[in-house]
Amino acid sequence: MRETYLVTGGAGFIGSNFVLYMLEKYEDVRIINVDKLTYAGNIKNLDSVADDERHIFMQADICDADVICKIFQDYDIDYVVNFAAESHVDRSIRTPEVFAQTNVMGTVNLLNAAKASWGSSKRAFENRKFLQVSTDEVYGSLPLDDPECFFQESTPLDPRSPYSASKAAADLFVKSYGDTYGLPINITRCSNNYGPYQFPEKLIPLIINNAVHHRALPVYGDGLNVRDWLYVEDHCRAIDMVLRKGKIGEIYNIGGHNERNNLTIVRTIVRELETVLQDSEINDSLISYVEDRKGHDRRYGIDPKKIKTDLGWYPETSFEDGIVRTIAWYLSHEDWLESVTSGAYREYYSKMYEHHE
Ligand SMILES: Cc1cn([C@H]2C[C@H](O)[C@@H](COP(=O)(O)OP(=O)(O)O[C@H]3O[C@H](C)C(=O)[C@H](O)[C@H]3O)O2)c(=O)[nH]c1=O
Repeated sequence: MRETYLVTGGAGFIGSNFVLYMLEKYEDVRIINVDKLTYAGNIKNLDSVADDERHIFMQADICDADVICKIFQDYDIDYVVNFAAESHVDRSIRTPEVFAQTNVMGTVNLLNAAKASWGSSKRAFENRKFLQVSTDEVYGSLPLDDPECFFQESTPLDPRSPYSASKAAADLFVKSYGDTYGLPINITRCSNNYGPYQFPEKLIPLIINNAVHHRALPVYGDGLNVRDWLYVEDHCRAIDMVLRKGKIGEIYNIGGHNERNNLTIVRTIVRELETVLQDSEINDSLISYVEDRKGHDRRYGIDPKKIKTDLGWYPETSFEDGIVRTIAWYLSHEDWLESVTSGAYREYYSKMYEHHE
């Protein structure tokens, strides 16, 4: 029987990759894709499935209770996969309330709709699942001097930015709906994703975009902060596995032991672009050390043992391959990059970096 997914934030970076992945992998699925189309969501990401009758796109806010309830009335939803979120840490430092609204209240609204609709149906919670897509940032920050220390699912939550606080709060609401109402839930916590369709406010696409235009490459602080990089398709595969095989109520960390500091990332991109484009103006002299992010988490590192052992997931794309593929994608999608970096983007970034360029 055809499975119906409510995917929220499915025009954003990870969400759109997930929608494309699922439609490619499974013949017999139907995806109701709800996205508010904020600055970071882009309907162009879904061009290749625009005529696919298995994909139904709706522009809506997950905070809109009427719209979300109507979707549950109109479709017999089997799975909710909640990607919709404000996700940029720097923006959360400027406007925390936007993050509380979408990430916390939006999630609570979805939980209420799922609880009410599923709870009043004949099949109730059977063969249904609410999957909350979360982040390793809820665990806080690891020290640089203990590289063998990793986040595990049991690591206490210690969010340190308004963004991670909003995601941790949402996670706790999801958990509470499992504990209190018996809602079948999973929470996944991923490390830093990269790949096609990522909005160029995040480190990797921002550096690619700036470098091809010979603009300064802003590195926060000393550039030695460490992130654990995960190719987005590996993340999508992990979510699919958790939906199918994840034990109800469990949390799964998704990361690939792929840690790099920010300077290494920037230099790797510079080398690759310099080679591919044969452009000597793209070099390390573009690197510009800028004021550090407030409360900048020093290191994220995930122990992916649980999802590997219990579900058999492992990342298939090495960072070396993934970054080359990602750079090639951005170079061959100049129109996409141009369309998302015009207008409001230019205004936001010229303000942010005006004293550095
Ligand atoms: C944009 C930018 C970033 N950085 C530094 C700051 C971080 O240490 C690192 C990555 O920053 P970015 O903003 O791309 O990502 P994180 O702050 O690590 O958070 C990301 O990964 C987690 C898992 C999520 O859950 C977030 O949603 C996602 O945005 O590069 C710079 O040095 N310069 C820059 O211009």
